[in-house]
Amino acid sequence: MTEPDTMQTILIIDDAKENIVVLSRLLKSQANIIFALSGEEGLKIAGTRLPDLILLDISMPGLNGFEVLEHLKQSQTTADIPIIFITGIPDAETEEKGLNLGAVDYITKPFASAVVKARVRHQLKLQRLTTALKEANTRLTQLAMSDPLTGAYNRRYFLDALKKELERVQRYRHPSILMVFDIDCFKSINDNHGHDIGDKVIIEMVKVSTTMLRKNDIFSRFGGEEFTILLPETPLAEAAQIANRLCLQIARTTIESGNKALSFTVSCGVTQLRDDDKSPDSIMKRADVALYQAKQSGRNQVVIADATEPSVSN
Ligand SMILES: Nc1nc2c(ncn2[C@@H]2O[C@H](COP(=O)(O)OP(=O)(O)OP(=O)(O)O)[C@@H](O)[C@H]2O)c(=O)[nH]1
Repeated sequence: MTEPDTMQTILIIDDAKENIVVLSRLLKSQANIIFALSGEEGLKIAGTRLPDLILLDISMPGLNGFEVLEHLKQSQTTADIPIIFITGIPDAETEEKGLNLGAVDYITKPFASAVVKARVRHQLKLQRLTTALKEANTRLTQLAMSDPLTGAYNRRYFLDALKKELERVQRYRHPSILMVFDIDCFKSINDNHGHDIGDKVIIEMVKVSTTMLRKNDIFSRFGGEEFTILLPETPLAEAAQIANRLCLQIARTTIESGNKALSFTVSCGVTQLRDDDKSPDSIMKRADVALYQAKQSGRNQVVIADATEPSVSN
């Protein structure tokens, strides 16, 4: 969140130094002032410094103010920076053109200092609110897709990713994998060590797993002590190795409970996404059946869906 007392930055683009000097003096108590003496230089500075507001002259050699504005609006990084034209051109047609191109205001010279200050203050305030709203929106999006305890993706995000990957598999016919992990006898960890230690086990499980995965793999906390991993473009044999390595690594992990080291294990069901899978549901069901078999066969192991035997026992 932007601190309310953080100074914002205004970029003045004007080929006349004296205009820059006058505006800088006028506005220096409201914001940090940076400037450019041509449209070309202004575009470069706007792209790197991302000012909160641009005061833009219209008549300049090289790129004129309208052209500068159009370039700024075309670039994703600068498109949302508010622009006020400050110009000696007083006619309504030019003002209308500037506003239609996307300027937020149009001030003609000679101007009354107090009016410029008020209009700039107004735009800076709006910009601060817009930035705060964007940040809140980003945060909300993150919250909507992640699990609050671990920060891992949540069930909703994962099912969406699985659905998209299934579409890709059916289109491009590459092998992709779903793994479902479940912490073994987690209820007794909670019962014997307390809920806080149970939470620590979950957090550690996520940490160990995510450090072992590749950038494109998607890890989620699917439910309480159940986790899912999507491995795009991965052959089944390789996925079996990854699942076994993960089980082994988790079994070697300990967390502190009182002054004792507590270890824990996971069971895992693995399945490949198929051409004839109608929805993520059928893939999840297959992986769940494999996971159930892993639990039934003694836990701390990986079962590949449709294979008759557990792949490797740790
Ligand atoms: N500490 C903690 N416990 C949770 C959380 N979410 C779910 N649980 C607990 O996880 C336990 C899951 O227990 P069960 O479904 O019986 O499974 P289990 O004991 O792991 O047994 P198996 O899966 O058969 O090995 C329940 O006691 C839940 O209360 C959580 O966020 N934190």
